[in-house]
Formats: sequence, C-alpha cells, structure tokens
Amino acid sequence: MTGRLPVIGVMALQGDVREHIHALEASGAHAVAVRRERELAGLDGIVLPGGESTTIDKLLRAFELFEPLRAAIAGGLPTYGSCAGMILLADRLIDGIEGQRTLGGLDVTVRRNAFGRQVNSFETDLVVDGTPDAPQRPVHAVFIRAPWVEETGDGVQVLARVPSGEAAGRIVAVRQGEVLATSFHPEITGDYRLHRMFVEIVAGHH
Ligand SMILES: NC(=O)CC[C@H](N)C(=O)O
Repeated sequence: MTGRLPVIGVMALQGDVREHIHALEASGAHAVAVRRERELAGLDGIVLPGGESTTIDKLLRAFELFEPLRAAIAGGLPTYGSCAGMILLADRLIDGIEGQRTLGGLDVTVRRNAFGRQVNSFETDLVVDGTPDAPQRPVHAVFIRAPWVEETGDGVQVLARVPSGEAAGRIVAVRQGEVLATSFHPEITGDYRLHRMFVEIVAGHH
C-alpha cells in the first residue's frame, strides 16, 4: 500500500469513537466512522471501540451491520477490538446477557465484566509484546468494567497479562493473525503505540 495511508474504519454505533479516530489519525492512518454496510467498502482495517457490548450487539442488528461486519472479519479484514470490542471479537463468551451474540473472529473465550465489582475500573502499567519500545516502556492501561481472556486457542498470541494484584496473570491483550484485542482502552491515554501497532498490521496485510 505504498503511496497512500491505510484507511481504517471505526465502528461508530456507540462508545469512544472520536478517541479512536484521533488515535488512528495520529498513528499514520486515515480514519473513517462506520455506521452502514456500504461504509465497509474500501476499508483496510476496522476498530471496534469500547462501550457496552450488549447495546452494541443490538445496534449492530438495528443498523443491519451485524452480518456484513461478521463476514468482513471472517474474510480477513484486519480488526482491533478494545474492551467491548474484545467481547465482540470473542468466538466464545462467558457472562454475556441472555441472547447476546458476538461477531467472532478471535479463537478465545472472553469473560465479560471479569474484574468484578470491587475493581470495576483500575489502571496499571503493563508490557505489551510487539508495541514499539516494549519491554522498556510499559503501556499505561485503563480498565473500565473490562473483560479478560479466559482461554486462548492454538493460533492466538498472548501479548499482555495483568502484572500484579488479585487478577495477576490474567490475559488482557491478544493477537491472532491480523486480529488484535485489548481489555483496556489505549485510546484515552495519549499513548498511541497500540494503534501504531495495529496500523502496521494493517499496512503489512496488503
Ligand atoms: N469499557 C467497556 O467497553 C466495558 C465493556 C462492558 N462491560 C461490556 O460488557 O460491554
């Protein structure tokens, strides 16, 4: 794709869409909001932002975007899901609400709201394999009613685990081919190394 910026969509049904658009634009991509099936055409990659996965599931169906997006991801569209986006990418979900569906694409089991009520939201520094300057420079990770990855399939690389505390060792960043997911929200910290990593995955895909 020499000569042009990769075009990366941000699913814009709910959640922190603007922050992801800003992070992508700051990371060498052209970012566009996606609400309709036709807006999937011509994308080199897509980001599924955080928000509330049960609401996003309903909106995906209301906007008739569920099936086209599922098919695009299954067809190899590079995808990055953060928090609720990680839930949407999970092939298997624990603690979803009744009837909640996921788009799938990532061979993992994800536990929704995994960190429990006491530690609903917290922040920690962690090393994310594959980010620029890792392991010397950890990523400051913000978790908001976050999921974790309970189990990974064969082709899934674990990029980060919670370093300490009650949830020490829990998997919070994974990659499978061109699909990337984090339990946390790098779009709100001003450190865009995860977005840069995703833009590089997208650029390398073509
Ligand atoms: N910050 C987030 O995206 C939270 C995810 C939310 N708990 C859900 O189930 O979708």
